[in-house]
Amino acid sequence: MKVSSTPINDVKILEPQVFGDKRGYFWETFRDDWFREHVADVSFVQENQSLSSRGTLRGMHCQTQQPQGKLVRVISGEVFDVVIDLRRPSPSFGKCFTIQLSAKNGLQLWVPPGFAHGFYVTSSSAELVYKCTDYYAPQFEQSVLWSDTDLAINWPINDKETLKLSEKDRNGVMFKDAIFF
Ligand SMILES: Cc1cn([C@H]2C[C@H](O)[C@@H](COP(=O)(O)OP(=O)(O)O[C@H]3O[C@@H](C)C(=O)[C@@H](O)[C@H]3O)O2)c(=O)[nH]c1=O
Repeated sequence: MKVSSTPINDVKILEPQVFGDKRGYFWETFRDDWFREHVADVSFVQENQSLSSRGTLRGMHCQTQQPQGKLVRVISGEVFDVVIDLRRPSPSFGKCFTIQLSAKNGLQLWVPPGFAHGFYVTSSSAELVYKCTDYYAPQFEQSVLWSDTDLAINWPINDKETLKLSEKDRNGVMFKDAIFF
């Protein structure tokens, strides 16, 4: 596995080492010792999987208490993945980072606690798997409005009519009114 930095402090991209042969491929998707040494010294306590159809946007989510660090990867299809730094003392506070994650490129994104995270599906469907450093706590959920112009996220959306959003995400909080870390 190879790790690279991003313009946002502590957000990291992990690139797998793939062993291909006539049977197919093999790669290690996670190693606790390597992750602690090269990425972040954290423990993961929950893993999630979601399937989303084309045009789905989920985000921008965080938990204001029990904040979750997330290690995100795509196991089928492709998404435009976005994180926002909500850590007030951070030099990159309020800044976004975007990346294409796909089953094909095998990239994983490390999103530390204190970030809002979301994605938009750019293939016919996409399945995400992500590990979290804290448990789901719906009472602390916050959805920052994906389309808030303060965030200036350049979503690759062609047709707003076909956008699939949850009620919670349609009514997300504006960035200026959000709870920060
Ligand atoms: C996130 C989550 C949801 N659920 C349930 C609640 C609800 O009935 C159903 C769907 O929940 P949501 O609509 O919140 O799912 P979703 O919009 O996919 O939420 C996820 O979005 C991405 C962008 C993230 O970063 C995640 O942390 C998480 O917030 O699943 C759990 O049981 N455990 C969980 O950890």
